Amino acid sequence: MKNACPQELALLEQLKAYDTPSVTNVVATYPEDKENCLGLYHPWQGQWYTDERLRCMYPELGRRAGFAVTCVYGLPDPGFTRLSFGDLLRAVDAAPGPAVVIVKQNFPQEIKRKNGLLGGNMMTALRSAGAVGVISDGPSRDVDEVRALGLHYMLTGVAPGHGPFALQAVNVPVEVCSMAVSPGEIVHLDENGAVKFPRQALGDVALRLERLAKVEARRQQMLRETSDVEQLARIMAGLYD
Ligand SMILES: O=C([O-])CC(=O)C(=O)O
Ligand SMILES: [Mg+2]
Repeated sequence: MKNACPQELALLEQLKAYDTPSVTNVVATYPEDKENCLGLYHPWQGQWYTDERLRCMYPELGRRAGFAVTCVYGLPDPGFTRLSFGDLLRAVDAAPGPAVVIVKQNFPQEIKRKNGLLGGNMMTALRSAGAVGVISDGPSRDVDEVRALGLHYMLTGVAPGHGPFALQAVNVPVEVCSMAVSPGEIVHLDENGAVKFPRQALGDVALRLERLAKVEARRQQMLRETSDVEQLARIMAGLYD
């Protein structure tokens, strides 16, 4: 994968000025609005953002955006011992820019629920390799320890222990909490959840975010300035956009 150019890095920085729901708006939420929405996915069927199972452990961290590095963890298999955590670290290091690590937990459900998979050691190593956030469709642990690291920890919950597990795959397409991600896609995340879109769309997303933010700021200013419900209804219907 090609390293991010300075312009792409600047766009990723720019994206931090906007919340994740706004990013979903310009990516695909309103396909009929051709001016502000790119319509990249079918809004309900597209598997392009995370669902209510994903919880943000550190809402105070704000927004992050980066390139997806994916992996799959499961129960140890004596017939497949080739991969180790070092391979995930190498993949994070080889990412085109800041990495959002997507961790699929491929465990039987009863084990998955009590699998405190990631922890302070792993998260410290991932941060040093270049990660700005981790998203997993299962629990993890050491939330107190990881808090100080300043990277997003988005999980379905916490569990204090785990049994043996093994890395099954690195940089393969995965689905976590309804979001299907391929390595190298852009992932934007904050306390509302995460959304993905293709790297080539970075500029288009940034442009529309700026435009939509102006429209919404103006609309909310008008909504604050009147208590006339008919006027409120007209503003909400977009008559003054
Ligand atoms: O046992 C593990 O590998 C997970 C953990 O607690 C850590 O990374 O600190
Ligand atoms: Mg630990």
